[in-house]
Amino acid sequence: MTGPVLHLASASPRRRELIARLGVEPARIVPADIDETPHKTELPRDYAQRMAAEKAAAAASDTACVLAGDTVVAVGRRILPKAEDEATARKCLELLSGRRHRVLSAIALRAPDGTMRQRLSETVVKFKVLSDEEIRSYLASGEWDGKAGGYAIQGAAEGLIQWIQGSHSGVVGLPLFETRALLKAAGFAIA
Ligand SMILES: Cc1cn([C@H]2C[C@H](O)[C@@H](COP(=O)(O)OP(=O)(O)OP(=O)(O)O)O2)c(=O)[nH]c1=O
Repeated sequence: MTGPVLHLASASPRRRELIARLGVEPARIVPADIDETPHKTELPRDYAQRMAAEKAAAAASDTACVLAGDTVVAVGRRILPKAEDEATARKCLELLSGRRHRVLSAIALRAPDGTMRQRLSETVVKFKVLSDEEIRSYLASGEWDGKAGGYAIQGAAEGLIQWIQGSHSGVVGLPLFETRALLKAAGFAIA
């Protein structure tokens, strides 16, 4: 008997590396191109869950389960952007300096019959107070590019983070505890 087939609806190399740690190999990588504009007054957790579900739906398959994720950095009800330029990354870092924020990491698994299973991971991250020099040198690294909130915990930013409470893999983009549970519930063979 053959088990279910997995497609990963993501262009993120981090999500590919993280899923590999569960010993599950996606048969296909199918990046989903969706409109990522938050709705007016949409809460960060609702936005993350909607994005993950829309990515999974956009990559729907009649024969495979489709896994998608979405990672959002939030300060209170405010959703921080994915930093695509240095000015945006700087604004994010200035805002995150010395305070705690939340990282919402949503995953969605769409079965071939259209059933959608979802999970949400929430992590609190505390940055040290960042000096101008620390911000300058972090921006020069370019590591922030394409990252929600303008930082990457898996890189040099971890040296600026005092503590986290929650899921490290969730902050990087795919919460492995929740992902394993979803895949197991969908019949994937995971030890
Ligand atoms: C906070 C944080 C985010 N990120 C990344 C994870 C996500 O890739 C990205 C947030 O954008 P996402 O929209 O979640 O994902 P993506 O556009 O990179 O990939 P895809 O939609 O195709 O799956 O920020 C880190 O790598 N490290 C971090 O510390």
